[in-house]
Amino acid sequence: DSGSARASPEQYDIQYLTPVEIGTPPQTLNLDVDSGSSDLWVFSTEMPASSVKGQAQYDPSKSSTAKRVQDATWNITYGDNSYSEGIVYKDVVNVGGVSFDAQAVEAATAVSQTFTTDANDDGLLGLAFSTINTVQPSQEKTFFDNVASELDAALWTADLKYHKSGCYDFGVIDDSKYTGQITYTDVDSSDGFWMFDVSGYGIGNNTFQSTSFQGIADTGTTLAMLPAQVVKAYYKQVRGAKLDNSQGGYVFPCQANLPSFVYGVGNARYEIPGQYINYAPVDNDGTTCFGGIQSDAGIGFAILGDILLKSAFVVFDASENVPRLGFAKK
Ligand SMILES: O=C(CNCc1ccccc1)Nc1scc(-c2ccccc2)c1C(=O)NCc1ccccc1
Repeated sequence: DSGSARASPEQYDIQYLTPVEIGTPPQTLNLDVDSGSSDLWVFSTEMPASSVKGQAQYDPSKSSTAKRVQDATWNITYGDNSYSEGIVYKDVVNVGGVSFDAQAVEAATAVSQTFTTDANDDGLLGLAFSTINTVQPSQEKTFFDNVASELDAALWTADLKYHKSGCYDFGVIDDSKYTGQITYTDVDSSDGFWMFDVSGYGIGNNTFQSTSFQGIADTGTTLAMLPAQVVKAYYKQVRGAKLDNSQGGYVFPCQANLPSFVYGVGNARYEIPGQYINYAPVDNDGTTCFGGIQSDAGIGFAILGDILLKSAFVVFDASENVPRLGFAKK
C-alpha cells in the first residue's frame, strides 16, 4: 500500500495543511502533519462553540464507525505555550489513500487561543514516535505506526515547497521528486523525535564549519531554531540585523540581501536560499522582517523546521531496526 497527500502552505508558509478523511461517511479536515509531535487531534463538536472560528469539526455522532475510548484523555502543550486537550475515539482515518480503520482520533474539548485564531487549521497529525503520544491511561499509536506494516516500505517522505504546495508520500520514495543521491543518517528516537546530527554549517560562500550539533526534523515547526552561536554568525553577515527581544528574535531590514545557509548531513551539503530566510514582515509597512533562522537557546536541541526542510526532499525511514532520515536535493 502507498499514498500521497498534498501539503498546502498557509500565509508565509507558517504551516502546511493536508486534507485527512475521518469516519464513515468521511469527514474531511485539514491537518498540520507534524513530525515534531505524536498526537492526531482535531477540532470537534465536543468543544465550546466560542473556541471554534471557522475550523471544520470532527463530529463522532455522525460517523457510524466512531467508537469512544472509555476513560481516555489527552493534553499537549507546545513550545509557544499553545495547548489542546480532550477525549479519544477510534475511527477510520485516510491520508492520501492510505487508510487505517481504528486510528485514535483525539477530539479536542478545549484549545488555546492560538489554535482558535487559525481558521484553516482543523488539528494536527503527529508523526513523531508513539512513545511521546499524550493519551492516558494508555498511550495510542501514530497513524504512521498503525499503517507501517501495510505500506510497501515503512517510510514516509516530505516534499515541502517555498510558497507553493508540496506533498507527503506514504510507503514509497518517488524518484521524480529529487535529484542526485539520498544521503541517509541514523536517527536517535530515544526522546520520541526524528533526532539526528547535523554535520556542520556554512554561511553563503564562507568556509563550511564542521562542528556538528543535534537537531530534530520537525515539519510542524515553522522556523529553523539553531544553536545561538551559529545564528549569531549568520546575522553578522546581514547589514542592519539585530536581536530584538520584543519581537522574540533576530530582525533585519526587509530589503536586506540575505546570504544562503548551508547545512551538512554526513558528507552531503544542502543549501537554504537566502530568500527562504526572509520569513515575514513584523510591521505593517514591511520595513522590518523576522528571520527564518532563530536561536534554539533553552530548547536543548536544534529544531529543523519548515524553513530548512523545504530546501530538500526528506525521507522519514523506519524500515530498519534503527530509524533513519534521508535528505536529497530537488
Ligand atoms: O512541538 C513541536 C511540533 N509541533 C509544532 C506545533 C504545531 C502546531 C502548533 C504548535 C506547535 N515541535 C517541538 S519539539 C520542541 C519544541 C519546543 C520549542 C520551544 C521550546 C520548547 C520546546 C517544539 C515546539 O514547540 N515547536 C513549535 C515552536 C513554537 C514556537 C517557537 C518554537 C517552536
